[in-house]
Amino acid sequence: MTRAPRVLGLMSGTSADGVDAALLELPGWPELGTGAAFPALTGRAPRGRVVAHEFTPYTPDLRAAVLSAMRGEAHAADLTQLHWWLGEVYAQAAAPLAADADLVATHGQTVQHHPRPDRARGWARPATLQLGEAAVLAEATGKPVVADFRPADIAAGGVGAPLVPFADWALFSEPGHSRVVLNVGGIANITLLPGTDPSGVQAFDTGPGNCLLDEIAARAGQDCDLNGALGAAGTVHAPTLERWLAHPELRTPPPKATGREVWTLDRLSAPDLRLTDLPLTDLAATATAFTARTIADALRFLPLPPREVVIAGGGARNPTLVSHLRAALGAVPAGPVPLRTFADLGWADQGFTDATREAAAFAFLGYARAQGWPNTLPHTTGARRAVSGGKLLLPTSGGPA
Ligand SMILES: Nc1ncnc2c1ncn2[C@@H]1O[C@H](COP(=O)(O)OP(=O)(O)OP(=O)(O)O)[C@@H](O)[C@H]1O
Ligand SMILES: CC(=O)N[C@H]1[C@@H]2OC[C@@H](O2)[C@@H](O)[C@@H]1O[C@H](C)C(=O)O
Repeated sequence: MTRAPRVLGLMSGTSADGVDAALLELPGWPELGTGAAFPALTGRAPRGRVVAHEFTPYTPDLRAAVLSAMRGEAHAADLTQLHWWLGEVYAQAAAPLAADADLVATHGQTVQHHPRPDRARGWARPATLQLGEAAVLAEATGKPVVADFRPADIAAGGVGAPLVPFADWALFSEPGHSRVVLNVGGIANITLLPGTDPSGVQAFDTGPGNCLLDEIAARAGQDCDLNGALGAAGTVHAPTLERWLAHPELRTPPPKATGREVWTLDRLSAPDLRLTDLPLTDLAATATAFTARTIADALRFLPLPPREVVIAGGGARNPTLVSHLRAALGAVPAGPVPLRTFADLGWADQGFTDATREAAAFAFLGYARAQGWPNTLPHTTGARRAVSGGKLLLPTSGGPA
């Protein structure tokens, strides 16, 4: 009997907190390199299992360098250093799990993402940059590596994000089940899976995830609002909440992708209200309520209300945010929508948790790339066509020594 394909996925998201490594096993999926076509999706979700997971946190100096690059402060030499530094960190993160993998897929670290030209800033063309030199990972693991997934979709006219929905569809869709899978990372994004028909999948970024809360927590000397303590201790400042909810980006229909540079206290400030005048806990409570509302309000862009929302991402570990979200989903005009976890659905038993879902998704996207299959849903990104995103590095074999 042949062994099921095994792919190691590495994800380092916009929170810039570290690297999740997830080893995804794909029983029933075609072996790599056989030239098989994409199979019909049958059976129950999830169609795969995560057999191992490791989280490698960024050191404070690496996190500071990434955040500085995101703010656009890094020069070419700094970016070059950071690119290779991240390559080393990915190689370290992959080391404990790579031996068991047929392939390694790495998202890289997004430091800039401008999927549409912005002439006011002098940017005449779309551009995106994910750092982390894949050759370092290929050399360290000796495995084929897929990296840099977003440019192919952007080159085909798409916004290059979110990409995880293709994997959500392949791994988690079920006939007759209409569900939304929600990711609350630095940014929040949703995938509507109305069943197994890919043309019905809708997906887009809803706005901030944890990024505003992280910024507020940093003022208290913390990396994040750990377990929602700051938000739970404060009172929502209603005028600020209403003002933030009027942000034009929230009214823009999908396809849309956003970035943490949009959701900063600085950009949300108004001349007549200095946010620094609010107690930090009230600011955290307001940002928590705002984040929850932007997610619940985004459901109005979907063609049908989902039967449930399944939460993943680091925000699932913030109970204050989760309770605001439950309340906001309970007040959706089309009818209350229950919030569930991967554990509620039994998917955690197969290794899918709020920490592994994105790394496992990139493992699947890398697997699809290596098979030569399209791995995007162009109607969700606005691209002209489906592409097979990701750059494939093959191990050296044969030829002159
Ligand atoms: N116990 C916790 N309490 C509060 N917040 C938490 C907790 N654990 C994680 N978080 C938040 O989750 C964030 C990390 O989430 P995650 O790893 O899903 O984000 P990401 O993948 O970097 O982002 P994105 O999906 O936007 O690319 C942390 O930066 C923090 O803000
Ligand atoms: C450009 C970029 O890195 N975007 C991320 C970010 O983090 C969440 C949201 O914004 C999403 O659009 C995307 O990541 C996920 C993994 C995706 O592509 O599905």
